[in-house]
Amino acid sequence: MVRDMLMYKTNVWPDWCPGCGNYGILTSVIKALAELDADPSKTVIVSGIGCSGKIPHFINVNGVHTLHGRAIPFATGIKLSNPELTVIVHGGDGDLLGIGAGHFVALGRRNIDITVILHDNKVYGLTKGQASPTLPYGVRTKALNYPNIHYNVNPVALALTSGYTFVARGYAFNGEHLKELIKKAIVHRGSAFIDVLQPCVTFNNIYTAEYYRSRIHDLQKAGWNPVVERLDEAVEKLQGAIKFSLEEERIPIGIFYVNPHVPLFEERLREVLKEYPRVNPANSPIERNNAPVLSSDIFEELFSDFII
Ligand SMILES: Cc1ncc(C[n+]2csc(CCOP(=O)(O)OP(=O)(O)O)c2C)c(N)n1
Ligand code: SF4
Ligand SMILES: [Mg+2]
Repeated sequence: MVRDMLMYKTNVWPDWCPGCGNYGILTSVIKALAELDADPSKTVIVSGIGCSGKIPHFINVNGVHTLHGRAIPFATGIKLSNPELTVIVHGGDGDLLGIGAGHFVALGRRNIDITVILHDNKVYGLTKGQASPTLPYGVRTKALNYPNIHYNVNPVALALTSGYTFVARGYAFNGEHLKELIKKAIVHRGSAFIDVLQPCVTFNNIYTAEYYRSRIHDLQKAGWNPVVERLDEAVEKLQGAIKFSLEEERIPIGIFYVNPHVPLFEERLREVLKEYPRVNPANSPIERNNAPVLSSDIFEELFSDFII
């Protein structure tokens, strides 16, 4: 409990709408970090733009609130330049699967040790409720003039087929379950993805807490073992996970797929760049005026007025 409290920023108060699913996600992330005993100085939360993008402001670890759709490239740079850091990306469905979809796929293909948490509210919350890429065809939420004419992206199926080696789905108001998923995703070595079903009480009058309450069911309680224990069962496990991801009437939550056998991008990079990551780029001197200097010293010189 005390560790949970230390993870909350004390000078900023979350300003999402009362009842928003983002509060559930925030609480679960904070509890997961506290229970993992995460070192705040070695943990970074990277977000894009959206209601979801505000989350780094409310957690007492390093945070970067970046550009719409660009949280994953920022996170990739952070992780590769300092592999010691635990890096977590938060983004909305527009952020990660609309403008940022290419980066989302690229992270799965690379299998970099980063956790991605999708705030899946099926609308563009921050910009007043337009249809997001996860809103199904034909659904008319309250801000739309007519039913959605686009077909939707299935985030779990996309993550599975992009190569993410840990893929799960949680529900914002099932806090204990979501916290456990987040802990497992962070501990997993490789690109991890959690699709979090997140009610937006202001703009999404269809995918509400009531809607989810009667439909979600737990894959692990139903007996699904998502872990690829032996390499030769990877395809079979992936096929099973994809099949579950296509279920719509009853919505599966839990872990769909875990494959610990795929080498990390960092390991494959080391095969061609022999010094990496023995030489941690963020802590290695670079040259300035023919003399070695640390990038952190340059950063301090440039931004000392802004560092608090
Ligand atoms: C490059 C760019 N394009 C568009 C916008 C406008 N914009 C801000 S947030 C947003 C969508 C937010 O929806 P989502 O990513 O689902 O996040 P949510 O607010 O639902 O958490 C858009 C289109 C922007 N800020 N930057
Ligand atoms: S608009 Fe929706 S997603 Fe944004 S804070 Fe309000 S309830 Fe949450
Ligand atoms: Mg959204």
